[in-house]
Amino acid sequence: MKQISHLDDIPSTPGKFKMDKSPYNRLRWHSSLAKLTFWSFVFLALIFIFFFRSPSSSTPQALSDPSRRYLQNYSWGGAAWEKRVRSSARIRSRNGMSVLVTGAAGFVGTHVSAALKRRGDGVLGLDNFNDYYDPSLKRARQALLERAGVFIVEGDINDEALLKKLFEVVAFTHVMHLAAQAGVRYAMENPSSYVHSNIAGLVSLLEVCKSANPQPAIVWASSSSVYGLNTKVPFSEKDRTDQPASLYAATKKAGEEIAHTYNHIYGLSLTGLRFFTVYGPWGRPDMAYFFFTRDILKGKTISIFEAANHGTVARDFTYIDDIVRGCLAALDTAEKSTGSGGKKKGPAQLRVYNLGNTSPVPVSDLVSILERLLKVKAKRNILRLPRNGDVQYTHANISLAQRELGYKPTTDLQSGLKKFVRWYLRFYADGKKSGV
Ligand SMILES: O=C(O)[C@H]1O[C@H](OP(=O)(O)OP(=O)(O)OC[C@H]2O[C@@H](n3ccc(=O)[nH]c3=O)[C@H](O)[C@@H]2O)[C@H](O)[C@@H](O)[C@@H]1O
Repeated sequence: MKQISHLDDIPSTPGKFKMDKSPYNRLRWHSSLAKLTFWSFVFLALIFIFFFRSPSSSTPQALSDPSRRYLQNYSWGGAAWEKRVRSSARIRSRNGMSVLVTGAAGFVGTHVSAALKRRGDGVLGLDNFNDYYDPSLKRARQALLERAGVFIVEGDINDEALLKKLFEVVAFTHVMHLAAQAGVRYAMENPSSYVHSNIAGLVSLLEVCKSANPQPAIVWASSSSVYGLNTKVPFSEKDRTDQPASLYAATKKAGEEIAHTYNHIYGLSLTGLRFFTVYGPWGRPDMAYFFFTRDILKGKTISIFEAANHGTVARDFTYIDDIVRGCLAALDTAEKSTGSGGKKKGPAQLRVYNLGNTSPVPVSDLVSILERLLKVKAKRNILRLPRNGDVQYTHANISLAQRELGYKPTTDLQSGLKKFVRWYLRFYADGKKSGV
């Protein structure tokens, strides 16, 4: 049956419309016109509401969504800002590169940015300074980079307009993509933040990179956690990575697949680095070695995980300087992307490497080393490894990185923690900073 509606009176061909003269029909026509006007207003109002509540605005609703809480309106742009961007990214050595480092106020990001700048590469940082852990530590890292001549733009990798602007101002040769939602256990508390940064953010970055002309080569942080529940050790790049134990691991694995797609379709040169529990000065307070140090000094009990039947939980702890050398080697050996303006011109490089230390240490031994360095006995509470994303054991096979990147870790856990503890005691010495 045909539905009667006020729209039935509107001709499809306006010129052919004949006005019906009867007063009854005129009334119907007027009321239809009024309804049409009314619904047009409703429609326009909906469009208005939609645009003013879009993710790029910092409305209370957008900010109350945990996955969106960092999509604030960062202020960027303007002549002075562009000048700072250009100057920070300027290459100062022969054959140097200009690198956009995302997550530059993060642990690895700060170290990599400083190392690149030291050797004369142009470096521009990008960071959203979120509050996953104490933002004042990120600000302190920012101040450190500022002194080295590295400017960190405040913004989110999901902000494509900002990313496009950065590529308009600087023709980056490389992107070192380290911005991510890290941490294995936090994924159960705030799952959407992992999707926001590690998946949506990665796609947003790759979208801009694929359209850039020239396209940059991209090196990015994957994770040892992609090996998930594998029991065959050491972990090799050839091993399966289809049984992640945490959402964090799943988003990093998804990132590797997304990298494959962008390499395949657009000719982007992509290198994923699977980091193994990176530690050191300026580290992340959410990691065990860091908060164990803080809690041991405060006399607080620490929880040390063990597997079933008193099984050892161990990590292939890798010192930050070794990781930085691996990152720089990955950038140095990255071939150019082959596409331009969003079109692939030929096959491009696609790589994945383990960057580990190749000598796993039980977590209880890590605590013993900290006790010796801090000269304080830890209050240990042995707990069964919770099922919240942690795996029992990690151990990297690094022969591929050794062969192709010349990667060779040189710092054992004892020497690395010594440097960390020295930094920690100095950094938190004034008692004002909490180390949280
Ligand atoms: O290798 C990696 O890719 C990952 O390394 C770390 O993850 P994880 O190795 O779990 O590092 P921590 O959270 O510092 O834990 C280290 C060890 O301490 C154990 N642990 C942790 C917390 C705790 O209270 N007690 C405890 O015994 C964990 O089970 C683990 O064996 C990082 O946090 C991840 O962001 C990174 O991606």
